Amino acid sequence: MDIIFLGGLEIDTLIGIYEWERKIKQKVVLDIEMGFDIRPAAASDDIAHALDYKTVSDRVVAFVEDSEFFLVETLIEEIAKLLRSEFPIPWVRITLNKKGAISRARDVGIVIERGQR
Ligand SMILES: Nc1nc2c(c(=O)[nH]1)N=C([C@H](O)[C@@H](O)CO)CN2
Repeated sequence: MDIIFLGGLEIDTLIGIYEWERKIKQKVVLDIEMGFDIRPAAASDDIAHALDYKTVSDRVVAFVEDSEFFLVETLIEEIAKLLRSEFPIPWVRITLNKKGAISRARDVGIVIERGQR
């Protein structure tokens, strides 16, 4: 299976369990890998046969910007559900980095895989 990826997608959103976090927006950084057969697009040179990564990116950004989850677990699971229900991808791996959430750590977050590769 081929992979189409979006790396370092930065989005500001309301996320967190603490009272102060419910009053501000914080940055999350997403790395998204999506299984997709690129050969029909390569053979036709036609975007109609491709997984349009601009469309995917716009959809994820709009969803995350509007979301107000408490846990990163919920946010990442809902992104996976959205991607798998709205785009023809059999498998997705998502890394969600809530940079700065732990003051002594550079990175903190979750990696999930959903679907069959
Ligand atoms: N497993 C998780 N642990 C924690 C989360 C979370 O979403 N999942 N969130 C917080 C706080 O919101 C934190 O990000 C603030 O520093 C703590 N632990």
